[in-house]
Amino acid sequence: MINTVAISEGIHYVGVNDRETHLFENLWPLDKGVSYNAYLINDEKVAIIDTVKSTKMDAFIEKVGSIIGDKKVDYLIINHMEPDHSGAIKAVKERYPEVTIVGNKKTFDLIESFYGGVRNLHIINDGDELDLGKHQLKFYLTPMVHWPETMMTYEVNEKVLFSADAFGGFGTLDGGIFDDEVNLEFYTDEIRRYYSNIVGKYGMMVQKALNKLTDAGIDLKVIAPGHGPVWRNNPSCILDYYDRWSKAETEEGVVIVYGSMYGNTQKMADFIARNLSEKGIKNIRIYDSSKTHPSYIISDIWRFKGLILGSCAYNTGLFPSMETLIHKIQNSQLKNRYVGIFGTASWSGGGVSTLQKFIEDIKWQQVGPTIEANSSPKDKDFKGCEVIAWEMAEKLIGERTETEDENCLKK
Ligand SMILES: Cc1cc2nc3c(=O)[nH]c(=O)nc-3n(C[C@H](O)[C@H](O)[C@H](O)COP(=O)(O)O)c2cc1C
Repeated sequence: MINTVAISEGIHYVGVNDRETHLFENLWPLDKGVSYNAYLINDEKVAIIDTVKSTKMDAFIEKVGSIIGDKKVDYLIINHMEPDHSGAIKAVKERYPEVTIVGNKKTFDLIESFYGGVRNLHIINDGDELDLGKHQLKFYLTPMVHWPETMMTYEVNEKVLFSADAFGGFGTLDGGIFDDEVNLEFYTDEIRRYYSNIVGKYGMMVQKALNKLTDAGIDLKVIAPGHGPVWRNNPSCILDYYDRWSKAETEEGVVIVYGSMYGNTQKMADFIARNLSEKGIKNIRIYDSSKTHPSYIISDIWRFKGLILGSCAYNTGLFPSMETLIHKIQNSQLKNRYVGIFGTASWSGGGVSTLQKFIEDIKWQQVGPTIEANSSPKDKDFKGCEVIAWEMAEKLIGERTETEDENCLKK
C-alpha cells in the first residue's frame, strides 16, 4: 500500500525522497538526503504540478496512479525545468500520452533544449489562469529564482502556492510532510544552506518575486515548495526568512574560518574566538576549511554579520580550501559584513595578502589590523588578534536590537 498525503481538499503530495545521491547538483553534500516534491490536483481535470528526478520516476508515477486510478492526467504544470524537477516529464508523457504541458515561453525553450520534440504545449503568461473544475490555478512568473523560466502556481480556492525551489531546502521528509509535523530546527539549517548556496545570489529577484505576491494580494494558506516541508501551519515564517535573507539581513555572531596545515593559523583562530566570547559574543562558529564542506560554512556566513578569515601562505597564495571558499563568497553577491583577517607565512607570504585584496575588492568593512605571523604567532600577533576580536565585538554589540534573537522556525 502506498502512502499518499492530502495537503488540502483534492490536492495531494506525490513527491519522493532521495537518500542515495551524495551531492545535489554534483556539488552540495546531501548528508540528510533531499525530497523532490510534486503535487497532484484531482478534479474534473487532473493536474500534476512538477515532477521528480528521473531516477525516481517509477515511485512518482505509482503514487499518481494510486490516487487517480484509471483517470487520465490532463495537465502537467512545469514551475521549474531543473532536471531534479523535470526528470520525469518523459514518464508522465509515456503513461498519459494526451497530457498537455503547461509552462511559460522560457519553460518551453528549455524543454526543447533539454529533451527535444515536446508536443501538446500550453504557453501561459504572467497572471494567466487555468480552470480545473473546483480548483482554479493562477500563474506568476518569477524569473531567476533561480533559473530564467521559474514560475509559481497558485490555487485560488484552497490558497495553496506551489513555489518551485523558493522556500525549499535539503533533507528528506521522513514521515512528516508539514511544518507542524517535523522538527523545524533541523530544517532551518538545511533550508538556509539551500538558500545561501543555490538561490542567494539572486536575492534581488527573490525580492521581486515576494513583492509580486504581495502586490497581487495573495492570501497564503499553504506554501508547497519543490523540496522540504510543506508550510501549512505558519507559512509566514518561511516568507519572513526569505525576506530577511534576500535583503542580506543578519544575526549577531561571528564565523571564523581558516586554512592551516600545522596548526599555527588554527591557534590564532581559537585565540580570537576566546576573546570574542569574553566580550559577550555568543554565536561563534569556527571552521577548518579543509574539513567542512564550503556549503555549511557559507550557510553560517550568510546568517551572521561577522566574518574572520585566516590562511597560511601556500605557494605564494591562499591555502587551497580557503581559495575555494573565497571564490564562492565572491560569486554569491553577499553584502554588508564586518571582516577581520589573519594568517601565517614563513617566507614570501601570499595568504594574508590575498585575503586583503579580497576584502578590498568586495568592499566590506575591515575590523582590526591585518595580522600575519612569521611561521608561528608570537605575543605581538596575539595582541593584534585581540584587537580584531575586540573591534568585531564592539561593532556587533553596538548594533544590538530587541529583536535580535527572533527565530520563528525555532519557536
Ligand atoms: C606546500 C607549502 C607551500 C608553502 N608556500 C609558502 C609560500 O608561498 N610563502 C610563505 O611565506 N610560506 C609558505 N609556506 C609556509 C607556511 O605557509 C608557513 O609555514 C605557515 O606558518 C604554516 O602555517 P600553519 O601552521 O597554519 O599551517 C608553505 C608551506 C608548504 C608546506
